[in-house]
Parts: sequence; structure tokens; C-alpha cells
Amino acid sequence: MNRLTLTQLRKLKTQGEKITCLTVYDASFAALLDQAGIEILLVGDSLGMVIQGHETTLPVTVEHMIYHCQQVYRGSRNALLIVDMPFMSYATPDLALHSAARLLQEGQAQVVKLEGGNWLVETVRLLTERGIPVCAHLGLTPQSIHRLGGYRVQGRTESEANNLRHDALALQSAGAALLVLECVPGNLAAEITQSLDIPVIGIGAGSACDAQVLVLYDMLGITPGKRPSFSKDFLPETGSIITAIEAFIKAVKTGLFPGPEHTF
Ligand SMILES: Nc1nc(=O)c2c([nH]1)NC[C@@H]1CN(c3ccc(C(=O)N[C@@H](CCC(=O)O)C(=O)O)cc3)CN21
Ligand SMILES: CC(C)C(=O)C(=O)O
Ligand SMILES: [Mg+2]
Repeated sequence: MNRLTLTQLRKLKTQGEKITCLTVYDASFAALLDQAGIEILLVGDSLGMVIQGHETTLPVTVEHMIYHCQQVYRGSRNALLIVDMPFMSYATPDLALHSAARLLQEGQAQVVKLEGGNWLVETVRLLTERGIPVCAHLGLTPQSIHRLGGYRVQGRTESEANNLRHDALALQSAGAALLVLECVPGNLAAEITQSLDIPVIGIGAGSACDAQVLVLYDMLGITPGKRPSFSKDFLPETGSIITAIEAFIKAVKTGLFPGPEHTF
């Protein structure tokens, strides 16, 4: 196994080197991203929307995630492989352990990602103790879309911001190895990133995060309908898929992406 490790990622955070991550769902794109030098591949449950054509991520199952994770695993060699745990597959700690074990054993993922705050602390501790690294996910958590009422920025009020600060520290203490912050104000994301030892991956969370992730189809401009305002289509200024991916890597590494126009 020649893949990037969590230890190497933490070192990049310490050194202040920006980390790149893209979502990916199949072997051909995985090979392209891997060869371009993307550090983290995320098999996101956004596949429910961009691959399957649903309006939300809720219909996605563990079987779907395993199927796509296997493809991405086979297409790549160097990147760290993270897989999303789909809606309801981690509703209790026991269920989470069972689902996560399948995603590592059958899907060959290295890390599982779960959406949620304080309620997930016990689950994160259980998985971590059993040898399954966890990436936490706070802010806009799309699996809670019907409770949230829309895909909108989170953490704008002081009480929401405080909850996010506390949840981030609690999840790190429980053993989370990484944290995704989605759609939160840039200054809050900067503060949380500084307060944690683990690498923070931002999407719509400003440029101060240790890493940046985008949905692959958004950065290639092939998402049907409206693309989120924090994302950027890199294809028009580059002209080919591979140069668009290289431009994304360069823009993240040099701190040029995300710019103020991509930040709340
Ligand atoms: N194609 C795609 N890109 C994504 O980034 C993405 C998915 N799908 N599916 C899963 C979630 C859902 N996400 C989304 C989807 C839409 C917005 C969006 O349209 N937000 C508006 C309003 C923000 C506000 O002002 O509160 C925006 O303009 O960005 C944000 C996140 C992020 N993830
Ligand atoms: C947008 C990223 C963070 C994600 O969770 C997904 O693609 O499902
Ligand atoms: Mg997801």
C-alpha cells in the first residue's frame, strides 16, 4: 500500500501546506486525479445527486457507496481514500460500526466520513477505538436537508457558531482524524481550523482551512442546474479536464482558491 496516510496529512497541516481534495465516483476520473497529485479522493454521497439524479443525498445506500468506492480504489494508487457513510447507516453506534466495517472491507476505503455534531461523539470514539479512522463533517450537513430547510450557510448566529466550535473540539477529542466544514462563514472556519490539531477540509468555508474540497462535476462545469456559489468551474480558463484539475491544485496550493467571491 502506497497511499498517503493520515500522519502525512497532519504533517502537511503543521507545515502550512494546503491540501487538495476532490469528490470522485469512478475509476477513470480517479486515475486522472490521482496522477495529477490530488492528496485526498472523497467518494461523496453527492453521487446521489450528480450520478443518480436525485434532489438530495438521502436515497443513497451503503451498497451504492461500496460499489463506487471499489471503482475509485481500483483507479487510484497514491491518494488517501475517504468514503461518505450514507444517510441512516450510522444512526446508532452499532449500526455505524457495521456499516463502516463494510466500507473498509468491501469498499477498501481508508477513512469514513459522518455528518453531525455532539450526538456523534460516542460513535466516533467507538469506530476510532476499533481501528476505523473517522472524518467528521459539520456546518451544512446535506443529509439533514429536511431539518435545515435548504442548502444554506450555517453558523451565522453567535449561538450556532458556538455550537460549531464546541462540536469540532468534542469530535477531535473523541478521535476524529479529519473534519469537513461545509458552508460556514470564512472567519469562523479560520478560527476552528486554528483551534484544532487535525486537518480541516473546507467547502464554502474560506481559504484558511487546511484543505479544500469541491464536487468534481462542479469544478468541471457539468453539474446539471445551478452550481453552488462557493464552487468554481475551472474548465473555461483551461480547456481540458486534466488542465482544469491541475489549475484547481495550483489555485489551492497558492491560496488563490477559494477567493472572496467564493467565501461567505
Ligand atoms: N453538485 C453538488 N455540489 C455540492 O457542493 C454538493 C452537492 N452537489 N450535493 C451535496 C451537497 C449539497 N451542497 C450544496 C448545494 C447547494 C448549495 C447552494 O446552492 N447554496 C447557495 C445558497 C447559500 C446561502 O446563501 O445560504 C449558494 O449560493 O451557494 C450549497 C451546498 C453541497 N454538496
Ligand atoms: C461535498 C462533500 C464534502 C461531500 O460530502 C459529498 O460530496 O458528498
Ligand atoms: Mg457527502
